[in-house]
Amino acid sequence: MPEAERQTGAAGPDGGVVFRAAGLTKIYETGEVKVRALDGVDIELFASELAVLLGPSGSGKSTLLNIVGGLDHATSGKVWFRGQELTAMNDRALTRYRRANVGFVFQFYNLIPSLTARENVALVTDIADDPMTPDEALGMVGLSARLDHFPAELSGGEQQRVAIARAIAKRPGVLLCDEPTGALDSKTGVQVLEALDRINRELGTTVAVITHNVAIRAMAHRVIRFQDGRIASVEVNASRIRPDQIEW
Ligand SMILES: Nc1ncnc2c1ncn2[C@@H]1O[C@H](COP(=O)(O)OP(=O)(O)OP(=O)(O)O)[C@@H](O)[C@H]1O
Repeated sequence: MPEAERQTGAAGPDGGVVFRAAGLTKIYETGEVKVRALDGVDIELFASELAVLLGPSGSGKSTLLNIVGGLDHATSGKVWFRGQELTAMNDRALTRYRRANVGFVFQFYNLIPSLTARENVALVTDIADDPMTPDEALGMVGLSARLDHFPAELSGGEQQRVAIARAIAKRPGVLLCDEPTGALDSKTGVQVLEALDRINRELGTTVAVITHNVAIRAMAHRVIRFQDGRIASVEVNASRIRPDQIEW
């Protein structure tokens, strides 16, 4: 990003660097076949920004999110989280990093069917250092009236919002979302986007959202496009639209 944009905070309300990747490369080897999933990626993510990651299937978006989230190791190159080098950490240290700092949201909600919304969130709040209460976290995502519902009694969008409440209840610095609206229609998807937007604005959480839905780019501070394991472009949105103005 040009220095001038960083100084004006155009990337987000804060502008401090949360993640920095330099020459990040990931090669998957399956038998004889080598896939260069990331090919020398240099990118920064900033404090309090909402970044949307776009790009064709197989372009490396999930691989990047998994490495910055401490779920996977890079083949070469480096990644720092607030100055701590993640690529130098062993699995134990990465697990500690992840527990303390990262919330994940995936396309499928992975809720425990036999537990209510509140109990699903409590699984995390019971083991975190300074968590919100489950009721607070579910309130943030607009589910105060659904605390005692089981997943089967909730719509897809509501289940995804329970998953988001579970991810943010430990107050992570970053929330990494891989296709969070991929299984949802426009109306319920917008409610999920509203929850992510509110978390970004009110808690200052850095939010990265992978999507195939280009309409979502308009709510981001920045749009990062992937192509063939590289960053093809980074665009700063001069103005952003609210999630309820997005349709697909
Ligand atoms: N565990 C793995 N083993 C082998 N190859 C993998 C593995 N994970 C990803 N890949 C390959 O790495 C490349 C990048 O995959 P990645 O999932 O990061 O892409 P993506 O942009 O997130 O795609 P999509 O939008 O379809 O989720 C693809 O060619 C994929 O097949």
